[in-house]
Parts: sequence; structure tokens; C-alpha cells
Amino acid sequence: MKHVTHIKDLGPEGVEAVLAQAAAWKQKGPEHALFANTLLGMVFFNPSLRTRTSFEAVMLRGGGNAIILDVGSGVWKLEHREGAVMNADRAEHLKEAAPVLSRFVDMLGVRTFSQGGGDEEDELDPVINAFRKWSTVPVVSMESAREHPCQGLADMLTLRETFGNTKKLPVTLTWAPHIKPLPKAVPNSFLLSAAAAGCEIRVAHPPGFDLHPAVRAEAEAYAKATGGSVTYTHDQDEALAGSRAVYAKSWGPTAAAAFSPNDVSALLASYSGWMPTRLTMSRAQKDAAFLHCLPVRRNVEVADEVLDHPSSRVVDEAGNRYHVQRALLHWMRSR
Ligand SMILES: NCCC[C@H](NC(=O)CCC(=O)O)C(=O)O
Ligand SMILES: NC(=O)OP(=O)(O)O
Repeated sequence: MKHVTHIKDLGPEGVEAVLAQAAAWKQKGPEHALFANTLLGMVFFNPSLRTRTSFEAVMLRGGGNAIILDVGSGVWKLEHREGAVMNADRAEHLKEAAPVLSRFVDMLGVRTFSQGGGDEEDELDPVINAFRKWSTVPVVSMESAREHPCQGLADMLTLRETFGNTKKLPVTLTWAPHIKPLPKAVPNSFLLSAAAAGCEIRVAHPPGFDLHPAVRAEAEAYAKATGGSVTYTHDQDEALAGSRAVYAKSWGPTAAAAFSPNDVSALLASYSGWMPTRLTMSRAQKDAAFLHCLPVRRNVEVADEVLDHPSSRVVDEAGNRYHVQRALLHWMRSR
């Protein structure tokens, strides 16, 4: 049984295999119904547009089906902490819920964002790891506290379609402003996937927004294995020079839990100049591709003129979620 909740479940070789299969099936679909008689259970602790529809589309078009559960909305609120005294609003423990769901479905997808307990807690990824522990069917991440691997895979497929190859491709992952501190799962996944795909990655963010050292160390190890590289800077312009693709994403400060909400808002507002505009894009290579995982807050996180420019790949990038997830679910089941 193969769970895929983190890029390390695939490693650079698994990333290559899934991307190659996704690209091949995007050209010419599989000859048979990949997911006939297969049920995917999808457990959402948080909202979604792309993940929900792309996974369900993969199952329905592949001859299977999906059962979608929204935790706390028609489904009991779920506890994941071992030894918890369940005297508040969570009526059911994952120790029962995960094996019970496993009786009915063949695979389980889980979306569970950061609980807001800080980077160390996110690093432990407690909820998705509880699903891994108690589920008796393969678990796939639909974004958890630490990572959003399917997003990272779709990002890499998009870069390969745009540039033919990702080996030593100069790409910038830039922090962008927002009205609230967002999770680090998406920047973590872009970094890890791009390192596993051999990119030359420049990460730019204001001081105090560092990604977790364990994520950086993991990216470094992948880069070493694939001939890629990763550098970090607080200077967006420096990162952009020579970049062929720009990936924008907002995330919260490293010590978010230590800030009051007002202080976080003030901090985020003080970096409004980090919002990508055409001027920002002009500092990268001519016609550099623009990527973002979506949803995006226009004119806060990214300017209209960037999202509406022909070099924006954000819709194709979202469309690629279908292709990488179809290949990934197949890869998981063949293990
Ligand atoms: N799945 C893609 C991104 C999900 C999430 N964005 C958000 O929560 C945006 C919410 C807002 O803009 O209010 C994130 O950043 O990890
Ligand atoms: N990019 C992404 O995962 O989008 P949703 O949150 O809409 O699923």
C-alpha cells in the first residue's frame, strides 16, 4: 500500500515517473478505464475549487466514482490527537473514522490545512499523518499543513510544457502580499518538486518569512541528486534576474503564532511592494512564464496586468491538476 502525502513518498524518481505518465496520457489518453470499480473517498477539512473538481473528474472520467465528505458539514467533526479527552465539538476520532471509511472506498484523499500552531506543528503534519496511520487504504494528499504535492506536480508539468525541460531551468519562487497569513504548503511543494525536477530555484521573501529548515534541507538533497540548485534572497529583483518563470505565492511569517492578528496584518501590509506587476515581470527574462496555484486575490497578491497577460499560465497550471492526479493515482495503485 502506497500513501502519497509528501514529495518524499515519490522522491525524484517517482516525480519523473508520474510527470512522464501525465504528459503521455495528456497527449493520448489511456486505452482502458483506469479506475473502473474504484471509489475515491475525499475528506475536506477546508474549502477547494480545483482539487475537488479535478480529483472527482479523474475518477468519473476514469470509470470510477468519488464520495466527497466535508468535515463539520454533514459529517462529524474529527479528532486526530491520540489520548484526547473529547469533551468539545469533535465527536469522532480518526482511529475509528479512517478505518471505517477504508471499508467503503479504495483510496482516501485528504485536505487539511495548517491548524495555525506554527511551523514546527506543520512540520509534523499531524492530521494527514493520523490518516496515514489509521487508514487501511492508500492516502493521497489534497493539501496538508506541510505540503500540497499534487500542486507541485502540476506546476512541474506546466513548466515542462512551456520550456520542454526543467533541468537547470531558472525559476523564481517569490513571496507575495496578502491580507492574512497563508500556509506554507504550496511554497514548500513548489520548492520540493522543482528541486526534484532539477530546476535552478531562487526563493525570494522578506526577512522573517523563511521556509522551515527541514524543507530547505530536503530541497537541497533533491537538488544535489538532480543537478538543480536552490538559493535564497530577501531581494526580489536579484532573484528575478535571468528567471524564465516566476511563481508567486503568499505565506505567513515564520513565527506567525507569536504575532497578534493586528501585528500580522501590519507586517503583511508593509510588504505590499512585493506584489508582482508588469514591472516586476520585466526584471525576469523577456516573456517569463507566470504561475500561481490559485485562488489568487487580484491586485493584493498579484496585479491584474500579470494575471491577464499572455505569459500567465495559471489556468493551464490548474488544468494540469487533472493530468498529474490521474497519473499519480494510477502510480499509487500499481505499487
Ligand atoms: N490550495 C491552494 C491554496 C490554498 C490556500 N489558500 C487560501 O487559503 C486562500 C484564502 C484566501 O485568499 O482567503 C493556501 O494558501 O494554502
Ligand atoms: N490550487 C488548489 O489546490 O486550489 P483549490 O484550493 O481550489 O483546490
